[in-house]
Amino acid sequence: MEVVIVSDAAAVGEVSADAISALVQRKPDAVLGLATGSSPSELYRELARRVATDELSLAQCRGFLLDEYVGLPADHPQRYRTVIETEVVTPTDLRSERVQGPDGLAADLPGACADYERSIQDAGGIDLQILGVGSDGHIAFNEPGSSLGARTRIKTLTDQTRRDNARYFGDDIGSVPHHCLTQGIGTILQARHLVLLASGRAKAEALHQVVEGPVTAMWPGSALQLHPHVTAIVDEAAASRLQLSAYYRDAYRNKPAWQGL
Ligand SMILES: N[C@@H]1[C@@H](O)[C@H](O)[C@@H](COP(=O)(O)O)O[C@@H]1O
Repeated sequence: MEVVIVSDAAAVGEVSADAISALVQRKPDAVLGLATGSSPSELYRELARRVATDELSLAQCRGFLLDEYVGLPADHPQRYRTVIETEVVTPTDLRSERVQGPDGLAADLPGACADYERSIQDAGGIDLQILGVGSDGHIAFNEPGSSLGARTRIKTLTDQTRRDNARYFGDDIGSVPHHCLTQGIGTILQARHLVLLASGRAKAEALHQVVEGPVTAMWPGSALQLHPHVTAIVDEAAASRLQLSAYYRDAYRNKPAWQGL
């Protein structure tokens, strides 16, 4: 796994936007895996800036969400489909009809999960998957103890994740749904390039475990170590517990220009 340590969250946004810009230049109809949460906010802001200045166009791209809450009404501002609409579709030229997420309002939720897996395959798979990491090491909504081989399915959220996410629900944990649909780790590992974003000290322990700990379902993000092309783009605070940070810095500084992210 390549670890790129940058000064702050804004720099995380810039470097990850560079990875997307390079991909879209090579492949204008790239399939992007879109994450929600605070980790990709600066990235989405930077993508919007580049689209506004004609440095980038996402018009031919497709987007697939990582996960979705079960049961939030279609017009709920925290429904992940709505969040991506607000943070990515509206401020860029990515087209709404080219973005898909698992349907958390389906009458047949297991059927919706299977349909979603098929849609990703029909699109040719995900070229670049953006990921954040939860403070307990979850990726998407694959909570500790999740199967490392699972596909999109229904999961129960932990109290820790519901507490972490209550900030988006007026600090009322009672309003945070108990269930979600999430791409499984098996689904995520099929994307061609995984870009993990982390900023802030609250992510330092999770990042250390995910990048440098043993591969274990107790830190589900550690399964990324099994993927051949992962780039973790993290700020100084998130990197503060990494044991090999001197090596990561040196490797990035001396990286041949032709290598790209
Ligand atoms: N389902 C999302 C994840 O996709 C996200 O990566 C993670 C971290 O969130 P944040 O980036 O806000 O810290 O938790 C949420 O629960």
